[in-house]
Amino acid sequence: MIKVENLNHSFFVGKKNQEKEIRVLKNVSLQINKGEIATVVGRSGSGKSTLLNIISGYLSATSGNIALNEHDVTNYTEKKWAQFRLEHLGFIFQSFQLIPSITTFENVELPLTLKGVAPKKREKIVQEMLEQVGLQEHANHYPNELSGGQQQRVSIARALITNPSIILADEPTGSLDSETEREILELIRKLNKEKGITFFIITHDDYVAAISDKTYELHDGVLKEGSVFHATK
Ligand SMILES: Nc1ncnc2c1ncn2[C@@H]1O[C@H](COP(=O)(O)OP(=O)(O)OP(=O)(O)O)[C@@H](O)[C@H]1O
Repeated sequence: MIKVENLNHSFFVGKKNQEKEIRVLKNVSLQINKGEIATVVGRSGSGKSTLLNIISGYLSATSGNIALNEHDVTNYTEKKWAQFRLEHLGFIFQSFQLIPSITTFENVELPLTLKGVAPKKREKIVQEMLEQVGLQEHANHYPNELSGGQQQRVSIARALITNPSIILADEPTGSLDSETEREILELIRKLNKEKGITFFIITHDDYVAAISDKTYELHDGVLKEGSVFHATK
């Protein structure tokens, strides 16, 4: 569950004492229930990444409240956020963000190592996850030996490996051709149905919006809920 209430955010740019305020988010409220897929569309510069950064605790909002899975995270310290992310959140990025010097298996394993899971247990969990995303044949490949779609599968597997209840995704299909994009969207939908994971997805892409339960549009920092696209779910 993601609940945002009356969120405002401004950046201040320019010389000291002559800063100019840029209001990027204006009184944004939204509620995404457990197991829903929600997308946010909007032009470049409309505030999408800022919103995602605030919801994931990488940026502190100027004002407003945020609750994730019934936890009021509004005033969390860095340390509490780091712990919360490991327990509740998974991330998927347009540019995959894989570590190039380690294999598929090791990339997916990493969050479990950070969480302190024992090696034997890690191996079992990673094997199962690679099967779920159809990458068992590629466990020992390095990222540069994989196609874009395969790399995004690795990043999805890595996002899911700690069993998060919320996945935050920034343009997850932005670097993929249209056929691969559909495969990745099918995978997202499958995981959403099977595991009841809540997805919050920023996108420019109509197909992504079409698999969602809820669509929002950000326009100059103002968020509106609406059926910008027809859901075909
Ligand atoms: N660190 C920053 N300092 C100052 N201004 C910023 C900062 N980050 C973003 N902005 C400004 O805030 C506005 C919203 O940026 P944001 O990155 O959230 O937009 P976006 O909708 O994600 O765009 P895109 O689709 O191009 O990624 C833009 O005008 C941007 O220039």
